[in-house]
Amino acid sequence: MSINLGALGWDAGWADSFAPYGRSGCRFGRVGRVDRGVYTVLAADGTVRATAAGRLLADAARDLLILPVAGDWVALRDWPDRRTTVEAVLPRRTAVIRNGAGRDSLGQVLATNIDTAAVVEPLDPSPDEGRIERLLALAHQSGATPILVLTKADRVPDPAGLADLLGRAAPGVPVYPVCGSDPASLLPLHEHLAYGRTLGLFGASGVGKSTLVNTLVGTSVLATRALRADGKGRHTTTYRALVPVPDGGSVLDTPGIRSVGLDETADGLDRTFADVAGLAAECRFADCRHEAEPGCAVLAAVADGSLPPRRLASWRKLQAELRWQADRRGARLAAVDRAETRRVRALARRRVDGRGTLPGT
Ligand SMILES: Nc1nc2c(ncn2[C@@H]2O[C@H](COP(=O)(O)OP(=O)(O)OP(=O)(O)O)[C@@H](O)[C@H]2O)c(=O)[nH]1
Ligand SMILES: [Zn+2]
Repeated sequence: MSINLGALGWDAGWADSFAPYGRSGCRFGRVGRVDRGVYTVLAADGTVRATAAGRLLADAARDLLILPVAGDWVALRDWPDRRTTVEAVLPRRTAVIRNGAGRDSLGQVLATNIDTAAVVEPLDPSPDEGRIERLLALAHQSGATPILVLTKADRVPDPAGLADLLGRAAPGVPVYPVCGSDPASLLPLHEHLAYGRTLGLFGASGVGKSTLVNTLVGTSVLATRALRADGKGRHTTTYRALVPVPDGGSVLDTPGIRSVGLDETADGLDRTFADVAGLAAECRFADCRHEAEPGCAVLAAVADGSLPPRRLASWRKLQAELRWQADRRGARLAAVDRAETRRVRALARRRVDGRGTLPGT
């Protein structure tokens, strides 16, 4: 079955970056899902299962973030023994990257090449503003356009009022209160699903992402399961899936996010807290910590009620987290570097036959 890759976003720009691989006999496709190192790739003549080429794996030893994820455009090579390998990942236009929380401080790429990053949070049970802020920071950092989708609007008496209130945690971000199972309520989302465009969904487990995908696509492509009796969502989605939407672009579902690390090198936090950042620019001292300094515009706004104290508190908390993460990452990278350098050198010595050599290298 042939697949319309234009609908999935293939354009002249991608064709340009693919050209050298095309000359060396590769074809192209977009990664739809990843299962333990097996990539399901949507290509012009149908889906194909592929594994990473040796060269790509060797490079990944240095930086795991370069391995293919759902949303990536890749160069594929078909071998005489009917295997297909992913030779290269075309340079990403956008990427949603979660920093490792907990033990591993290495990041994880959740999705790439999406045009719109939808943060999904339910209106019932009561939405978690802190979680919305964290996810929005990732969305802002990704390079895609962030939006906020509030599901389960059918379960609360005044969804529009609640959406307005939550919009305060999302300055400048369009907010869509929806009922995931009702196609009419999802019509406003279709502007993000035009031909060639990709809408990515990010949210905790059970917030209703799969239900959104099923309704947007019109058939049941992803398993949704009944909620547990305690009201918590079950962790049902174990893979990322890129799904074409009839007469439009595509939607990319991601697994339920349990914890969200932030990328300390990007400015997503500043954009998520545009209200706080804007005020901070007006503080008397450029290095104001907004704690007790005279002429602090942030504290003044809290005092006169124009900035909710909760906003300042979450901003402080995330700032502190970023500083801690940056320290820990510095120490960890130094250690990883030494080990990986040894490993990659050993690999390179064994791979002098040049199999998997890329065009132009
Ligand atoms: N009333 C109502 N229920 C919804 C809505 N959206 C989802 N649900 C229900 O919420 C539960 C979880 O929905 P899913 O779509 O499976 O959630 P998910 O975000 O995909 O969860 P994971 O697969 O764990 O990542 C299911 O029982 C859905 O039927 C909605 O808008 N209104
Ligand atoms: Zn200040």
